Amino acid sequence: MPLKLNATARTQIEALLSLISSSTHAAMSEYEKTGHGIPIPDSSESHPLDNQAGALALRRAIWTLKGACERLCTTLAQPMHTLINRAMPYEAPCLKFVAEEGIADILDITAPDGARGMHINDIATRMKNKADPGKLGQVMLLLSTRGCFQEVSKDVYANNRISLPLLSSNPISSTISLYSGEILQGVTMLPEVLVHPEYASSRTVNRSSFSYLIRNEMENPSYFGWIQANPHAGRRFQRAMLGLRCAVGSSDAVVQVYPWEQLLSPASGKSLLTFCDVGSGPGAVSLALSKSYTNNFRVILQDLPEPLEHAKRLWSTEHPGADVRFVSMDFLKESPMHGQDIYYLSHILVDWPDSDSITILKNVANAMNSSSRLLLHDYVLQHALFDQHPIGSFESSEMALELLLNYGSGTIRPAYVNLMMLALYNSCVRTSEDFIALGRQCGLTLVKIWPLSGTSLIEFRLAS
Ligand SMILES: C[S@@+](CC[C@H](N)C(=O)[O-])C[C@H]1O[C@@H](n2cnc3c(N)ncnc32)[C@H](O)[C@@H]1O
Repeated sequence: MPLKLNATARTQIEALLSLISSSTHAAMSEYEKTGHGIPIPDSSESHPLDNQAGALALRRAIWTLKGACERLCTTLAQPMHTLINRAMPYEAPCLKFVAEEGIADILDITAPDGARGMHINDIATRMKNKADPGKLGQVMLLLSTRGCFQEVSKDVYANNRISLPLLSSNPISSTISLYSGEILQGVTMLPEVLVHPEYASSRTVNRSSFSYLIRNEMENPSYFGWIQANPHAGRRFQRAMLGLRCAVGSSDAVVQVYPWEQLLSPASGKSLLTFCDVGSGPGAVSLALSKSYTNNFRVILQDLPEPLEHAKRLWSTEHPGADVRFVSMDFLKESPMHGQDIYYLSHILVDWPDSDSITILKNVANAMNSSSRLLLHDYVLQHALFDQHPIGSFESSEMALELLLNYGSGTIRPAYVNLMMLALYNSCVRTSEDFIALGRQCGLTLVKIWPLSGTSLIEFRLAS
């Protein structure tokens, strides 16, 4: 290679190393700020920051760290090894197995002699559904090699900080089980469905990869139809959403970032905001807002009847005095309650192809008045480019030289979700330009994109 190009390569590698160093120090300092120090690799306890949904500064540092580490490794490793490892995503089925069989719960039981860890024979004996200890050991070996569970001595495993969210008491265990279960099965069908004569060019929900998977189980198959017909899967989906909102820190981020105080200031003349959560599920973000502004938020949760039953139970234990109503609706067929100050749609449009999204948005727009605000809470897709700055939520201009625009693997989740949405609903994660175009077709005009951490709030008003 000519000397000049080699020098450029070296400069880029040095730049990545320096990003790794600075982001590592930034992350360590976030841990130290808590007064509980930096977690050690095989800690058996959670760090207080582990369950803090906000932790925005830590998450930003980790995006950079992961993006830079991955870019450095793929640059210096032999490509064939990078690809072979990527073709073996076997961790997900192992996670599904341990989440559903309650292995973290079994390991949480303290041994009578106080010893740390449990032999795979003992774990197998305590399982509700009996498994072969040797096979269980193969699963545990892969997971512990990737840092989830610790192999404390040969075939003896203990929980560690990474495995603790798998405890059944944590709703994230439902998210893990959902993602590594039927969703993964749907994604696995993609290679077949993407070239299937009846499915390849369709963008309707009942011609998705998941619909193909269940095509012999129901007429007009769709993922939402399937979870309605399978109450166990439906309940797990709602709990998984709770876990997900907690993991992505949506609630804290929405409470902290959007200017609620300003909307409720004396200058605004308003002391009460009416807030309609459309397709609310459990309404995790509404719950956080209602708790933060108990006397200033009048909430309406709107969803299909079954999820609202789940939401009622959650709200009655979490916030018994809340000013909240539960009103069932089908957002494909009807408008939500009219004349509310805020319409909030969290992770709704991402589930639907454009034609259905337009129906949903038009139904919401019909309910809005001239002062209503529509907040779409979704991922905003960034392309893996170096040189284009999309409108709104680009937070990394200083890194554009060293990392891809979307932080590469640092923020891989929107790209994963993009695939997941394709597999489940034939839909996609949208770019800011896509949102603007969608709004325009429904008489809505973009006001602002509020970047949260990982997701964004996309604010619209009725076009004048
Ligand atoms: C991905 S979940 C998002 C839930 C919640 N907004 C959140 O962010 O956690 C999608 C929600 O849309 C609801 N949904 C699906 N089809 C619907 C329909 N036709 N009318 C109303 N709600 C629907 C589901 O029941 C589910 O609660």
